[in-house]
Amino acid sequence: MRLGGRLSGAIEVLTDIETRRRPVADALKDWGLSHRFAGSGDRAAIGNIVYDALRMKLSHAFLMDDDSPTALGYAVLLRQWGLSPEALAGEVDGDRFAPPPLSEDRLAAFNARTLDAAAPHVQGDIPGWVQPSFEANFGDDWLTEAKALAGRPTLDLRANTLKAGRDKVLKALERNGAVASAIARQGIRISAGEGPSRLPNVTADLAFQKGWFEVQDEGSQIVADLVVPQEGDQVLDFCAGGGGKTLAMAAAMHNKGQVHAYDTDRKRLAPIIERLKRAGTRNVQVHEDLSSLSPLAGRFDRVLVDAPCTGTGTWRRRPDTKWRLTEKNLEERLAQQQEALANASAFVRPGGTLFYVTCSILPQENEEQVHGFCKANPDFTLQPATETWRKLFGDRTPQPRSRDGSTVTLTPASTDTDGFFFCAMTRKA
Ligand SMILES: C[S@@+](CC[C@H](N)C(=O)[O-])C[C@H]1O[C@@H](n2cnc3c(N)ncnc32)[C@H](O)[C@@H]1O
Repeated sequence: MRLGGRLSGAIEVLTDIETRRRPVADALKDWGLSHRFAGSGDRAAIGNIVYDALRMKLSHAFLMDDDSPTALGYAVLLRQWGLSPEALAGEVDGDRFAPPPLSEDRLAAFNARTLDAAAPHVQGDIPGWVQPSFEANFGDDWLTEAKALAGRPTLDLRANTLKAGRDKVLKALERNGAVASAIARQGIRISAGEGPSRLPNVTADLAFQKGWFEVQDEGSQIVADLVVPQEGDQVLDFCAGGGGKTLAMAAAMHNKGQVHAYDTDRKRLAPIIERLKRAGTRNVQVHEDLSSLSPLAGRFDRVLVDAPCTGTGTWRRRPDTKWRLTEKNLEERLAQQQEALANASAFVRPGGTLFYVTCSILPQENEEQVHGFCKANPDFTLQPATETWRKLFGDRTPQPRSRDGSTVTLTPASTDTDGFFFCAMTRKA
């Protein structure tokens, strides 16, 4: 397919997402099934146009004076893929699979408009109602942070030291341009690529099948590192989900001690079994029911609450969720976070530590939650997270954001990772 055909495909998918409110992955999959002639390169290019369009939906629509899927698709090629209007006209000219060329009106708007005239949240490509939270969290830097969340994410991996050291994995993935991550101790990074370029399917690699590495954003690896689990510890991963952080902590403990993985949602927890096997993990117990954990109340050295959240820190990867998020969703998450924190805290032994993590950057879900929790539970005290960071990663790595040193917030703009919040609260001995 030429670029015009790929653009048409992307416009069809964007229309499907908008009219039927479908998740991006489902809409792309369906398009692929009904266009079997499209090769993997075509699908990747179409996926890239769709995701790029959703990342910068508001600013694209403003500059084109049009929020239709066609305008968004063209804006991607002009603003994110670096094609000039002339080059783009040349690409679609004579291609019978291309969409209609950009109209005179759209082109005139694009040439005449600049983002300085747009509302600030449009410049930052975030929902307007979220802007006050960004301002509260990041002050004058909020727009820089918002814009960085509209970029393309890298592909991050974690070397599984139970099976292979980072150097060995780097060697195995050399042809993919894999390099060591800047912060996470076992992290490996493959660049996001530009335009139509395709990310390698690393899970098809033999090294993955052998359990040498996991796919995990560097931010997620870093917060698991910050728990600093020790060999012999009793650790509870209270919101274990598919086990991303369980696996990282179990490896950091060299298969010694115990990690107990629990989640209220059995479906989310299910893949953990296969992943644990592949990773060669022998120190993890999986719990589907809170009742099986009850006898261990007050016994854990470290309890991690990787809380359900709005996922605002992952907007680069899931840009459609940025536009679907509502204030009601936020309210629901806040209640779930309080419940998870309250339930999990009962498992921390005196002198042990409760860790609270989200992949959100909204202060309501982060600082406000832990300050509320510590106020209501005075036997828990916040520990200086920036100190732990420095001890673990040093001063020369990119530094996260922190208001007062007691908590840290990772962001694409500060640490070049997904957005994550982390803090540790120690229970009185
Ligand atoms: C951010 S996800 C966890 C991701 C996982 N830790 C990882 O690294 O792959 C949050 C999880 O919390 C679970 N959850 C929500 N409320 C909970 C509660 N009250 N107790 C335990 N788990 C809960 C959800 O089912 C969801 O899987």
